[in-house]
Amino acid sequence: MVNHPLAATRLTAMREKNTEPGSFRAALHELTTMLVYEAARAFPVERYPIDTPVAPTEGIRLANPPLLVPVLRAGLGMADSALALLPESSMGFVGLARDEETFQPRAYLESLPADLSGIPVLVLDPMLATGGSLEHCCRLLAERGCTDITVICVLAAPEGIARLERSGLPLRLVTASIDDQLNDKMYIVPGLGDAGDRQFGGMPRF
Ligand SMILES: O=P(O)(O)OC[C@H]1O[C@H](OP(=O)(O)OP(=O)(O)O)[C@H](O)[C@@H]1O
Ligand SMILES: O=c1cc[nH]c(=O)[nH]1
Ligand SMILES: [Mg+2]
Repeated sequence: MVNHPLAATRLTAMREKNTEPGSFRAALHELTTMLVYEAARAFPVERYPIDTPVAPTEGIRLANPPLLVPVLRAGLGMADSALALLPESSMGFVGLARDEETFQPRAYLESLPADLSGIPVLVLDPMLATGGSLEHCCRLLAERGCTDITVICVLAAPEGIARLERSGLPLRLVTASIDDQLNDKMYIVPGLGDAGDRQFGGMPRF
C-alpha cells in the first residue's frame, strides 16, 4: 500500500463528493503518478554505456518495460500519467462494465497482444470492489501467457483483495487504500462513488 501525505491529499479530493469532474481527474492523474512510481521500484534494470558531455559513464534503463492495460472506462484516467512515466511502454485496452444487478463484469473491448509470455503487465483500474472485473481482466492476460501482472488501483475492498488472492493468478496489487467493506450495491465504503461516472459523467447508482 502506498502511504504518503501527497497521495493522501489526492485521495481525499477524490473521495469528497463535491469535487468537480475536472479536479477529480487531476487528482487521479497525480495519484497514478505516485502509484506507478512505487510499483516501478520492483522493475529490473540493466546498465549500459553512455557519454555525458564530460566523460563516459554507465546509464540505466528498464530491462523489460511493461505493457500498460487501462480498464475502460475508469482506468482511462490513469493511462496518460502511467505512459508519461513509462514512455518505453506499449498500451493494450480492456473494456468492462459491471452489470449493476448481477454485479458481473460485461466485456465490450479486448485489445491485447496475442502473446504476452515474457511481458510484464501493469493493469490500471482505480477500483477493486468485488474483484470480478479485475479477475476477468487478469485472466485474459494469463490466458495469453502473462506471468507477471501488477494491478494498480486507488481503492481496494477487502472482498476484492480476497477474491484476487483466491484466483491463483500471478499478480501483485499496489493501492492507495484498503477501505472498510462493500455496501449492498457492491460499492466500496467509504469509497468515492463510481469512478467512471465521477470522471466522465453518469447517474449516481450507490
Ligand atoms: O470489482 P468490481 O465489483 O468488478 O467493480 C470494479 C469495477 O467497477 C468499475 O467499473 P464499471 O463497471 O463501473 O465501469 P466504468 O469504468 O465504465 O464506470 C471499476 O472501474 C472497476 O472496473
Ligand atoms: O465503489 C465502487 C465499486 C465499483 N465501481 C466503482 O466505480 N466504485
Ligand atoms: Mg462505473
